[in-house]
Amino acid sequence: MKKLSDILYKVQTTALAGITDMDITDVQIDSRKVQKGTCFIAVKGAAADGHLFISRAIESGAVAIVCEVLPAERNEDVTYVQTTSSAEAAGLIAHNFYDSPTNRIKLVGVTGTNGKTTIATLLYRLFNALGYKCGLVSTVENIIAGTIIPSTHTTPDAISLNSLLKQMADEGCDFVFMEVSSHAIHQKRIAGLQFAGGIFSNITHDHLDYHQTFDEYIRVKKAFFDGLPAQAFAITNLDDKRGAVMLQNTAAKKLTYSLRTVADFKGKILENSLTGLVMVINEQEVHFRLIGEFNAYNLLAVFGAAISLGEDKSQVLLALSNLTGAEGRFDYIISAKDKIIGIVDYAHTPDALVNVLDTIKKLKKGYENVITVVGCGGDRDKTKRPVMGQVACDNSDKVVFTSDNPRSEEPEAILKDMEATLSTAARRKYIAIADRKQAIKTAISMAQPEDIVLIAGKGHEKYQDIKGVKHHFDDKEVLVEMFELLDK
Ligand SMILES: CC(=O)N[C@H]1[C@@H](OP(=O)(O)OP(=O)(O)OC[C@H]2O[C@@H](n3ccc(=O)[nH]c3=O)[C@H](O)[C@@H]2O)O[C@H](CO)[C@@H](O)[C@@H]1O[C@H](C)C(=O)N[C@@H](C)C(=O)N[C@H](CCC(=O)O)C(=O)O
Ligand SMILES: Nc1ncnc2c1ncn2[C@@H]1O[C@H](COP(=O)(O)OP(=O)(O)OP(=O)(O)O)[C@@H](O)[C@H]1O
Ligand SMILES: N[C@H](CCC[C@H](N)C(=O)O)C(=O)O
Ligand SMILES: [Mg+2]
Repeated sequence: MKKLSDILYKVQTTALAGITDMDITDVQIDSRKVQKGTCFIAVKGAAADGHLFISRAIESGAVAIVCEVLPAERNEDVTYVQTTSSAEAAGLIAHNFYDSPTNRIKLVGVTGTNGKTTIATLLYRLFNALGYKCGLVSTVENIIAGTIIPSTHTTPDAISLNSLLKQMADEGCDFVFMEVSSHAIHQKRIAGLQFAGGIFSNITHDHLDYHQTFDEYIRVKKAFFDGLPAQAFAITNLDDKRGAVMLQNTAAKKLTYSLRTVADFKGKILENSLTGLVMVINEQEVHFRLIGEFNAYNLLAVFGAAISLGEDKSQVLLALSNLTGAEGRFDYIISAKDKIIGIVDYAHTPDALVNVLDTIKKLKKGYENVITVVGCGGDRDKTKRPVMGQVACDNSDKVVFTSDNPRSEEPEAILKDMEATLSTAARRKYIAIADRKQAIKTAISMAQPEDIVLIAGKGHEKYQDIKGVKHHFDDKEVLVEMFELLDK
């Protein structure tokens, strides 16, 4: 059992009222989860203020309250701790409460707009193949040494995250590979964690609804590297305009990867086709099963991290050459009769969409049409909608605009945003069908033999969120169903 004094280690305390040698049974940032003996941390959020739930938390049995503003009325049996940042305190307290899990594992964080899931998942699979016990924290799933735990966020909140990391450490995991979203950095979900390394993939347009400006988005991503300790490594993509800036102020060992310039981890693409990539990496030629230039970058990042963690170059490249990608990332099937290629991809940003369409362009034999099905999520960055609409049309022969996860918004209104500023040429190429299944069906019915149908935006997702209800929906499943009908 932990004492309050134990879990407050490293927390910046500005005032204290009450005793600190009491037993703490649990730590929570959500009053609804508080039980007898809990330490409740009141965090100011975007929608609500945790401080408003302090009395409710006490009614449910909280014995200690950590907050930024001390309540005017206090309960004599409760200890109040005032701190400068509750969000930061939540990370530190959770880490202390869950037996400092990151002191017992090697934790590698991956940040960037695109590629986090792919890089983290490849690292997890690579280190498994190299014989280690590993953990994964990702958008698609969390894994504790082979056991899958469904994921709700890309990076969970501080309490869930540390609880997960403790289970990984207790299971004897040597390494944990984790996606670090910009939301998580900004909300300090990763405060208190000891990282062995950090990886930067790239930064492009996304989440401006949350971060407001691109500069602020860059600043938040950079803060992750600024916080790395000197013993850690920090690997960046030199071909990204902001790659160098990310590492400008880090204390960690700086390392670079590139396809275009001199770097610690240097790659060159020799072949890029539907059967995979042939690359030269640090003078060694290797064949990979992953497809597309963007995966060449992901592979370089993974290679760099593995070498930085002390693994042998040849063994790493051999194991990497056998790996396939993460679910719903350039996931393709080919119809039996007409040889139509159907690709499911999680591209939900303008940049990811350009990348995936560019990859398809490079794989084309010449005459095939590219038909894209794409939508934009509701309650998310609206500024990306017209850009995604335009790039889909610019890089495809035909486009079907449809719904992604409309969430609380009207599907038709999102479609209008996507169409708003289309060029005349683009207007000739698209139709809009709000029903996603109908949209996919229509795209496939438009396809001639050997054409390529890209279904973008939802990747691995098994649901469609409409007005807060998650209905079962799986792009790959729909694609398989349509191809079966076609092949009959
Ligand atoms: C915008 C955002 O990131 N919101 C996250 C944030 O919620 P919030 O700030 O709105 O919290 P709030 O509702 O205002 O509540 C403030 C505090 O009061 C507490 N509370 C609230 C109600 C109550 O009755 N009692 C109580 O104690 C809450 O637990 C919270 O601690 O803090 C919550 C707890 O950590 C998160 O679950 C929530 O994620 C929401 C659900 C979400 O959708 N987040 C997305 C945007 C997100 O985080 N995405 C990134 C990936 C993005 C990407 O790279 O693609 C991710 O890492 O998943
Ligand atoms: N290195 C990369 N550069 C650009 N695009 C990429 C890269 N890797 C993957 N993509 C594209 O971006 C999509 C999302 O990839 P991935 O899921 O790996 O990224 P992510 O950073 O985890 O995304 P999220 O923020 O939603 O969790 C893929 O489906 C692919 O189209
Ligand atoms: N992590 C991202 C995923 C977006 C996926 C897309 N399918 C959507 O729903 O917009 C988010 O929550 O913004
Ligand atoms: Mg992800």
